[in-house]
Amino acid sequence: MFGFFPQKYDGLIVRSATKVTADVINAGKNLKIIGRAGTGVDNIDCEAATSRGIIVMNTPGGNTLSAAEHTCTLICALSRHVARGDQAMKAEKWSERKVLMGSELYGKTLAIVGLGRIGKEVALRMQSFGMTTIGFDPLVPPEVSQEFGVESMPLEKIWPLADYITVHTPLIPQTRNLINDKVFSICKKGVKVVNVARGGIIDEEALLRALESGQCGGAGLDVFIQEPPKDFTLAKHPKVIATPHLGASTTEAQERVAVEIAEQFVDVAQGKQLFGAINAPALTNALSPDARPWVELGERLGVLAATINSASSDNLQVTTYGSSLKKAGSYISAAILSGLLRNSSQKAGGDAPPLNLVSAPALAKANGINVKTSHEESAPSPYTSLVTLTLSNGCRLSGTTSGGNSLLVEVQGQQFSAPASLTGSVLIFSGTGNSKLLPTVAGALGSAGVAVTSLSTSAESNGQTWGVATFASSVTPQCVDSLKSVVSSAVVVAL
Ligand SMILES: NC(=O)C1=CN([C@@H]2O[C@H](COP(=O)(O)OP(=O)(O)OC[C@H]3O[C@@H](n4cnc5c(N)ncnc54)[C@H](O)[C@@H]3O)[C@@H](O)[C@H]2O)C=CC1
Ligand SMILES: O=C(O)C(=O)COP(=O)(O)O
Repeated sequence: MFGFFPQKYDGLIVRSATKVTADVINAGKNLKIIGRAGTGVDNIDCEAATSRGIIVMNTPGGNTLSAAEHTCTLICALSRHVARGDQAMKAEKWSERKVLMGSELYGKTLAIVGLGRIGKEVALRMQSFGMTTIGFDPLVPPEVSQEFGVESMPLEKIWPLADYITVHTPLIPQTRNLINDKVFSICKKGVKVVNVARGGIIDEEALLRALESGQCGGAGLDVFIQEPPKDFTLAKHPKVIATPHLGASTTEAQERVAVEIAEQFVDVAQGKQLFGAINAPALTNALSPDARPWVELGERLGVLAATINSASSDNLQVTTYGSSLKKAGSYISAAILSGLLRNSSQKAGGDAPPLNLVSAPALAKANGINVKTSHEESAPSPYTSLVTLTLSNGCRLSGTTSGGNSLLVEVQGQQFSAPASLTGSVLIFSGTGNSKLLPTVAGALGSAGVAVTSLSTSAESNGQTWGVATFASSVTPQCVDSLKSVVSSAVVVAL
């Protein structure tokens, strides 16, 4: 089915025309990263990518100037009937000159809905024509838009003032059909509209009605609900100047976005930085070599937590201690979640989506697990940095790292006298009688012929002690059997 998309590829880079559906994502068994050489990611099923642990990134900004210039081009072309004038000349109809009377932009009001990167650049350019620029953006405060000469006001105030309206928002539920019959009805008669953002922000049917009635004096459209449109009625309308999604189609923009997406991929591959990712907040600070041991520790604590207390849990509290972990909460909690969910994911079999720092938070959310993180600047003595996880099922573990190794510091509030190594196959057990437990377990494992590399026990609480053993080679079920008579619980965990 996807002959064009061999499974071996790790990365995929697209423009807007390629639809990266869930089927495409699932077919890319090796896929790790999807790059959008452009701004809008509405052609990529980001949810499907996230649940498969695939990073999605774009190059916001690389095509801003081209899209802004194209918008200004359409505004100018609308004001002077450039397209119809050209059509007349090609048809050798000089007489059209009489009906193609335009109007100046000077002194007119341009309303800009969406004052982000492109909206701002459009404002700056059209101000040089002497246009008054007003606008609205829920995330851009009035004092900020004032700095680039746009007076911010609520939409209902904007509509009756505008001679031209241009939209520069993403297509989201709040912006779908933002300009509709009702809006046209309260606009000035003959208002002109421009859409170089996304088809559907201006209701296409309402636009057609407004063009027919004369309520709308003209439209410049670069984008359509369906691309390419099946129905070209709007594009063919005499008052419409239509272009086939050309906003970013300049050599400069294409070179910029191509270079940017390639550099962003290389940075991720080399573990340098994560720029432009839109679905991987946990990865933001996780790429540095310093973060790696903490990611490993988080995963191992998660696996351990799921093993020693398999009861389901709907709340995870993660606390990081120590100034070096100030920004680590999001990736350590994602790592803990990926460890916690590993067993259930393995049980789901071969088709289970891969668990990593991208997919684990989304999967946890889908499973109803709420995560809270907190940070304290100083760690409990003698540690400089520490992580504690507490689950609503009563499980509590603390760990730290040393020389790149994961160490278990505490189980259920009981501290280990010497932190226990969490590497390879680990035997975790609990029993009674602190002083005797360690030699008894060591003796039983020795009699079973198991080569133990480390053995630690925790402080005693309510007569119970926890212990962790690591081994030179893999551990057999017989080794656990050999402990049955001396401990209350014992389980081997592969970390
Ligand atoms: N035609 C083309 O070839 C191109 C189209 N685009 C599209 O242009 C649009 C804008 O791109 P940028 O300026 O780079 O994005 P941006 O993210 O910098 O700006 C979008 C702005 O819209 C605002 N916004 C969100 N909801 C809003 C609402 N309900 N009302 C008013 N404002 C709202 C946001 O707060 C944000 O400031 C996007 O849809 C993008 O996909 C971008 C490049 C080329
Ligand atoms: O960047 C965007 O959002 C665009 O719409 C540009 O699309 P394109 O990369 O030219 O297919």
